[in-house]
Amino acid sequence: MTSASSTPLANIRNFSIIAHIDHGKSTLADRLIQETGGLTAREMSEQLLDNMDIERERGITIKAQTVRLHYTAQDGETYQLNLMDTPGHVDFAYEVSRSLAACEGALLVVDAAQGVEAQTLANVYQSIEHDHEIVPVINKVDLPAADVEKVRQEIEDIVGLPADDAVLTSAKTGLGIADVLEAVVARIPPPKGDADAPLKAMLVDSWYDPYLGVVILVRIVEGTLKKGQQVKFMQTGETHLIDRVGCFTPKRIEMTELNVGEIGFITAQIKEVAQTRVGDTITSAKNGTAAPLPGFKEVQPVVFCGMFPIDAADFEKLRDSLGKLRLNDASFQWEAESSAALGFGFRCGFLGLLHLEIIQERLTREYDLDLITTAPSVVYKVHMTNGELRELHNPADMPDPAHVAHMEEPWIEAVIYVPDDYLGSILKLCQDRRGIQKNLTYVGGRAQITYELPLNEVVFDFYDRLKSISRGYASFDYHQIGYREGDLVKMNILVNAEPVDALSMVVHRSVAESRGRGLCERLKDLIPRHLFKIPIQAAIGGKVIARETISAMRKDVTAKCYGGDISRKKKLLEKQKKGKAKMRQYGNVDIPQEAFIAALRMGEE
Ligand SMILES: Nc1nc2c(ncn2[C@@H]2O[C@H](COP(=O)(O)OP(=O)(O)OP(=O)(O)O)[C@@H](O)[C@H]2O)c(=O)[nH]1
Repeated sequence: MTSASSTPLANIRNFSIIAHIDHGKSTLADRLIQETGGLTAREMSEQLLDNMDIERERGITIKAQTVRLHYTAQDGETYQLNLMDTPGHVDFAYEVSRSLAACEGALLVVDAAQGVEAQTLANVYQSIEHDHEIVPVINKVDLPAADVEKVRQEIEDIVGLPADDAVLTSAKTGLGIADVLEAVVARIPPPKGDADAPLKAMLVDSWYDPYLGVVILVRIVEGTLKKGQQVKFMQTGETHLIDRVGCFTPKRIEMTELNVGEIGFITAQIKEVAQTRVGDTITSAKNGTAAPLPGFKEVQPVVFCGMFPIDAADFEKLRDSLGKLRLNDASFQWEAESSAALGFGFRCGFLGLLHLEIIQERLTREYDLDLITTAPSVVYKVHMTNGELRELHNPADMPDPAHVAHMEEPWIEAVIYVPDDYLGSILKLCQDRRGIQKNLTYVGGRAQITYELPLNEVVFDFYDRLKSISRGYASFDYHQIGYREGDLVKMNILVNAEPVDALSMVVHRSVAESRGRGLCERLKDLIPRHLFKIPIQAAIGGKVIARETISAMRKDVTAKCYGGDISRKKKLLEKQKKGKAKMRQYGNVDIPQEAFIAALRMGEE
């Protein structure tokens, strides 16, 4: 099937789907694939676009997947539709922006019973920024609670898009699916581009495939990309020989070339995803273009933490697992690290907290590793009194304060959309996190707030707090705005007078005491009682700023089984032993694995 490559520009449509979680994005995408004959009903039994367990469980899509559909419209013409799935979380904002840059339009799917939800707005605005033509789709009209007119009004008032000609669908029953396809063809503009210009293709995404090596998703902006062609990646400067060209329908179809305006994949015997940069421009090795596409950004990890195996024997396994994960995720970095108390492990860098949690969960779940993850930290700039400038990725490496002239921390600008009812609590949350309010406006019944915030106040649990305060209605988007000087200090946590390096952190002096107190209180609940009294202290240098005490207790799990049968007793002891394995000893105190991360969740302040 190579005919696809002959589609004229006017018959190509590139689009994505914007939807709030659960409004039916995946179901609709599946229907579009089914309707256009990409797959049989049986092959459809699994939802296709979200293909990782963790993604599905969390309801988020991390890696963009694109499918090509062939649709013969009512005008008798056959169209090539490229449907692009986009990741839906702030940690992956740059990837989203590149996916959007590869499209000319979007379907905005709104649940007919739920109406417009705040989180959708940020995505719609991004799409509008890319000059997209947006087609509103009101889905789930089969539900008894569906109120199409109300939702239509919301789309006009809140989103600000005309909704008279919104397409009404039930992705569940199949109602209106043909109308969606007609609307895509009629309302979303075809791509533009010069077929005769030198090749200019945008690297939209890449992933590792065990059979094909690294697979790269590209959008051809100008020219043609052919199998067998020698190409150059302009950011890395590397040249590669293209050995496969094709698209997904969602089955993998190989072709001989990708033409201007098209989205498809290429392979070029590339071994590691790290050799590819999202947003890079691919051109021909000879007589290529001189000007790369605008908008390229080097993705840098912003959150760092240590990961240590609970069982020291797992170190090599952890190294292997990290290596495997990195094959497919170049935005995540790691290097070996050792800690006095935790032994050998790795210092890892992530795009954000969600990214960290995903990697941590995959290591635990897919690679069966028990890990201790240390407090996440941002990168600080430390100006030494001797004029030297150091980058601090790990609070444990904090130099002696006597030699520090001053420190700088990264700041972000955050835009939050929130319904009026929750505005007060969200403002308080931002104030508590040292935020500086920049702007507050109203769009429909919702407030749009712009805040400048120190990143280190956001990395722990800001997003979780925001969601729980607003019952999921607040949405949050951010970008970094550079470094600013701050009065920062290293806070140590001592358990039974032993410093627990995994819990030491850099904090602003003004919040150190309340953070220290909160942490000690939570640790008190998280660390089981021992046979002796355990003091828990937070200290800056030699000065203790908070203290809690765990009282002594004798715990004998077999006490209940007196006279009982011996095998049951053995079983309990066995169980207790296993529980121990998940503890970490500090001096003579056992700290359970969960305590490390749980203690850092700040909770109510
Ligand atoms: N009644 C009804 N249910 C629908 C319709 N479309 C989707 N659903 C159901 O709504 C739920 C969410 O649909 P999904 O397609 O998974 O939603 P999504 O937006 O992809 O959600 P995420 O993948 O979590 O972002 C599923 O249980 C679907 O079966 C519809 O038209 N009518």
